[in-house]
Amino acid sequence: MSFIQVENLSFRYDQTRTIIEDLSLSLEKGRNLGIVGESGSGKTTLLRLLLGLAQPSAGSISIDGQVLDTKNWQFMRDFRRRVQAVFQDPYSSLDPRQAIFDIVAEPLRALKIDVDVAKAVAEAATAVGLPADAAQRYPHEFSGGQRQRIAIARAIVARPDLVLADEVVSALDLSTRILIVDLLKALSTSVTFVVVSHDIALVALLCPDIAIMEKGRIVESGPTEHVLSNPVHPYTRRLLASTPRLP
Ligand SMILES: Nc1ncnc2c1ncn2[C@@H]1O[C@H](COP(=O)(O)OP(=O)(O)OP(=O)(O)O)[C@@H](O)[C@H]1O
Repeated sequence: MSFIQVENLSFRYDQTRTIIEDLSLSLEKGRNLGIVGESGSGKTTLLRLLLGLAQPSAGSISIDGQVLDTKNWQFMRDFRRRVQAVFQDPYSSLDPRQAIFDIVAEPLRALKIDVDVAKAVAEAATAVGLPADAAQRYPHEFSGGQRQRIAIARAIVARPDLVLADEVVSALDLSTRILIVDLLKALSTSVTFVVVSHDIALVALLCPDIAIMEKGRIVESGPTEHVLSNPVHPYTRRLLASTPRLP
């Protein structure tokens, strides 16, 4: 039994166009998965489905063999603790009126997790390398890279099994990107990431497995090293050809 099992998943916003089409994948704990594809291929929609924020038109998503059921309140409470997310824009994803402590503590409070909140927030802040005095400050006092660290601290504070990371470095400059990639790599020892990106190089650094998406389907998947050194699908070849430099 896989940790996450996606079976024959389809999704459409309206009747005219299918955004995710008969998509299946599996994910094991401890093996980051990179999902790569051009703009509009359905990556963010797939993450929304994996988070339970959208309902599949067909197919299912299971976690440890239990089907994701957004109507089951008890199941969803546990699911939300286990599966967290970080999004692209470190500016809009943090509430400017909240101090960093409250931002990072939010999942613990929302999910009523019975822990020492101050201790958990301090541990998460340390794990992502935030300065010791960060907790009482506000988002506008931080750079883009530091804000992304805050968003990552919020995602890991409830000690999830899985963090879905949607284009988390694309809004950052190159040197900050490298620092955040290093951070995600370091955190990968205790949490599994699904990394959605246009950037094959980023995925190659972080993810032992890769899935290539085109038009709502996975057209190629497997161990990253293998897929990138022997791309079979023409779309994967095109993506690789349009990537200027690989590590
Ligand atoms: N709320 C919505 N209503 C209707 N169509 C939508 C909606 N959100 C996204 N789409 C469409 O679904 C398709 C897939 O979008 P999605 O954001 O999942 O792609 P993506 O691969 O993440 O793209 P990007 O890399 O640009 O973020 C796109 O054609 C988009 O226009």
